[in-house]
Amino acid sequence: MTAGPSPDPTRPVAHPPGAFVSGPIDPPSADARQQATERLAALAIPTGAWGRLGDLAVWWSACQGQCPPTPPADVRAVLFAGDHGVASAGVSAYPSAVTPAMLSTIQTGGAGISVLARQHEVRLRVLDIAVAADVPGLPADVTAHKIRRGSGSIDREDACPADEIDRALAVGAQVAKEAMDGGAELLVVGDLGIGNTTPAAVLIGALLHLDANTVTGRGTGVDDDGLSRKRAVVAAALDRAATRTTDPRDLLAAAGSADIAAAVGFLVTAAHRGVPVLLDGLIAVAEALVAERLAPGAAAWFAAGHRSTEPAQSAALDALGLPPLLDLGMRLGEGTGAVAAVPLVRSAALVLGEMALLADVL
Ligand SMILES: O=C(O)c1ccc[n+]([C@@H]2O[C@H](COP(=O)([O-])O)[C@@H](O)[C@H]2O)c1
Ligand SMILES: Cc1cc2nc[nH]c2cc1C
Repeated sequence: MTAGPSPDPTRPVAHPPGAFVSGPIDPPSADARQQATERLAALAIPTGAWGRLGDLAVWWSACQGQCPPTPPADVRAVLFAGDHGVASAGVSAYPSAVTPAMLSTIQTGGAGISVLARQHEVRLRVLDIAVAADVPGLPADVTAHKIRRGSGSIDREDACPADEIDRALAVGAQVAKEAMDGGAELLVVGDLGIGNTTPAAVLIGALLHLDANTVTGRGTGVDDDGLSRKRAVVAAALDRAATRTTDPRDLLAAAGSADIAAAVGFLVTAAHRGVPVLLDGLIAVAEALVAERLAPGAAAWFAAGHRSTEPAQSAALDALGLPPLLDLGMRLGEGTGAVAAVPLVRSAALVLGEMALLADVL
C-alpha cells in the first residue's frame, strides 16, 4: 500500500480559541532593527566596540519594535518538569527521585534558579507536566497541568501518545498566553527532569541528521560506562525516530516527552505573539529547534542565554543561527543559563537607549 501525502506541519490550521497554533511566524520589526543598527553605529564608542552586546541590543530593539528600546522590567521564567523512562537504563548520574525533590526545592526557593530569579527579579513559575511521583504540598498551580507520570523509554517505545502531545502543546500555549497577558516583556524557558538530556539529544540528532556519538553528552555527569550506555540508548531512539521526523508532533511523541512538548507550545506561542524568549541549555534549545520546525521563523524571537557543555546544544544553536551570550561551562538546566543572561539584555537595551552619540560629543 502506498502511504498518502504527509500533512504539512507548518500549514496553519483552524483551532478553537486558546488552543495551540502553529504555522509561519512574522519576524521582529525590520524598521526598528534598521534604526537600532544605525543608532548603534552612531553611539559614542569606537565602531563595533560593544561587540555582541550591540547585536543583542539590535535584536532586542527589533523584538520590541522600537528604537531606542527600553530594558525589560517584566521577565518571567517557566520551567517544565517531567520524568523520563530512559532514566532506568542508567543514562543519568542521578536517580529519578531528584526530579520531585528539586521541584519541591524550587518551590521553597532553594534551587539555583530560585536564587538567580530573585537576584534578577524574574518571576518564576514551575509546572509538573510529567513528573512520575506525587510531590506532597505543591500548590495547584504547579500540578494542575499534569499530563502523565513519566514519559516512555524512547529507546523502545513512544514517549507518549499523540493526543497527549497535543494536550501538552496546548498547555504550553496557555501558560505562555497567561504570562504575556500578565505583562511579560521577555520570557525564559527552563526544564527539570532526570534523564531529559537523552530525549533532547535525540530530537536534535533526528532533526539535524547527527549520529549518537555526536549528540550524546554527559548530562548530569555520567562516567565513561554511563556515557557508553547513554550512546546506545540514544542510537536506539534515533533508529526509532528516523522515519518520524516529517511531522514535529509525531517526532515529539516518538522521541520527546510531554514536558518537552509543553515547552515547545510555549515557545511557538510566544513567537507567534511577538514576545522574545531567552533559551537555556540543551533541553530548551532542542525545544527551540522543534518549535522552528512547527513554526518557521520562530527562532528570530529567541536568543541563546548560554552555551551548555552538551555537544548537541552547540550543534542546534549553530543550526538555528543563535550564538550564545554566556559561555561559563554551565550544565545545570532549570533555566539558569537563560536567567543569568537577563542582565545582559537589560544592559544592551540601556546602552543603546541612553548613551550619547559620537556626533554630540565631538
Ligand atoms: O541544560 C543543560 O544543558 C543541561 C545539561 C545537563 C543536565 N541538565 C539538567 O540535568 C537533568 C538532566 O540530566 P540527565 O543526566 O539526567 O539527563 C535535568 O534536570 C536538566 O535540567 C541540563
Ligand atoms: C541536584 C540536581 C539539580 C538539578 N537541577 C536540574 N537538574 C538537576 C539535577 C540534579 C542531580
